[in-house]
Amino acid sequence: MDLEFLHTLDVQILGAVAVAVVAIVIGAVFLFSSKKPKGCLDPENFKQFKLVKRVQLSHNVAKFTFALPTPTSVLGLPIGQHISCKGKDGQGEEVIKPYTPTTLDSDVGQFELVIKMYPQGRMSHHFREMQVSHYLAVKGPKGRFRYQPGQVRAFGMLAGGSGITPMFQVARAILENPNDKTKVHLIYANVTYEDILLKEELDTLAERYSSHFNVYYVLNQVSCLSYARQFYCYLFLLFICLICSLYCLPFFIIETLVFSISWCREVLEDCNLLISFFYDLFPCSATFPNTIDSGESPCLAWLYIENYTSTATPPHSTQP
Ligand SMILES: Cc1cc2nc3c(=O)[nH]c(=O)nc-3n(C[C@H](O)[C@H](O)[C@H](O)COP(=O)(O)OP(=O)(O)OC[C@H]3O[C@@H](n4cnc5c(N)ncnc54)[C@H](O)[C@@H]3O)c2cc1C
Repeated sequence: MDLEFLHTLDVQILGAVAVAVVAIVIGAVFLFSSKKPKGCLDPENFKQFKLVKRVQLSHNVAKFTFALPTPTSVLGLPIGQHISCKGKDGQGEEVIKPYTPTTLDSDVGQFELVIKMYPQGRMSHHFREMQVSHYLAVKGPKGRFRYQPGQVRAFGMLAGGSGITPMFQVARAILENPNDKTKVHLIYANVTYEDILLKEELDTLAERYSSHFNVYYVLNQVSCLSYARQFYCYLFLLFICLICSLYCLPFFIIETLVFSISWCREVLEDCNLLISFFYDLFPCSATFPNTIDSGESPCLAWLYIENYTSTATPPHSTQP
């Protein structure tokens, strides 16, 4: 009787242990799968990250890709914050400058920096010298601003030159989050067309998320090359119209004009130069409702506006 009792007790204990083990395993698996991966940054100490790719985007801008410790590691930078990078200037003196990665934590295993390098810039010297397999010392996260989804109804962003990187980071985080309905209107100013950073990436976002994102490029200098392209496109336009008139096809002139303009639009990269041409002829922002007057003389302050959505609200009437 006693033996039978002990046997029953054993079975009960074993059953309880088995249930406990299964519960622990399930709990651990749940905890592991729901836990956010730990970031690779240290706010107090500089950590070294290996440069694995360097792509020259223009004469003074390059994209640097750094590897994280493992292919599944994340940088762990909150949206809206930046990192401090340490390097050596031309005189060999230590220099520390802030930079904003253009990648998010959804880009695992690596992070990217888009850097504009100035001829006399101290940290620019360090980046100019950096080659694949070199290491960069990075500390962070830094900054007081931290974006929370749904924090505001709409963002009005104003950026110039390399100041686009923090805006790009926040805009990307908003747009790539399907639960975030925040609208983003970005005015991005540069000196020349060639200075525009991340243009392809911004254009892709504007096309993909046209109901939530508008980008307006503002330039104040047109290069000779742009003028030449503009000139030849208008010669072509004139030629088409002339042919139509010669063949007494007034009915088709408008159609041809429309076709030529749309053809020119492609050639002139999304109509930038076309708008600026008209703007030059009729220097009045009222002619083009989606243009913004930079406040300078129309002859000197060239205005380039790209508007990707026909229904877009002009940025000055956007309510933040
Ligand atoms: C939050 C934040 C994020 C940023 N993110 C990015 C980013 O992602 N990408 C990026 O490219 N930049 C970014 N920047 C800018 C970056 O931090 C540096 O300011 C930039 O790279 C220039 O640093 P530098 O040391 O090379 O130039 P500096 O040595 O500071 O010089 C800057 C310019 O001033 C000129 N200059 C310097 N001293 C003098 C002088 N005595 N007289 C006349 N001219 C002088 C230089 O010729 C150069 O053109 C960011 C800045 C901030 C605040």
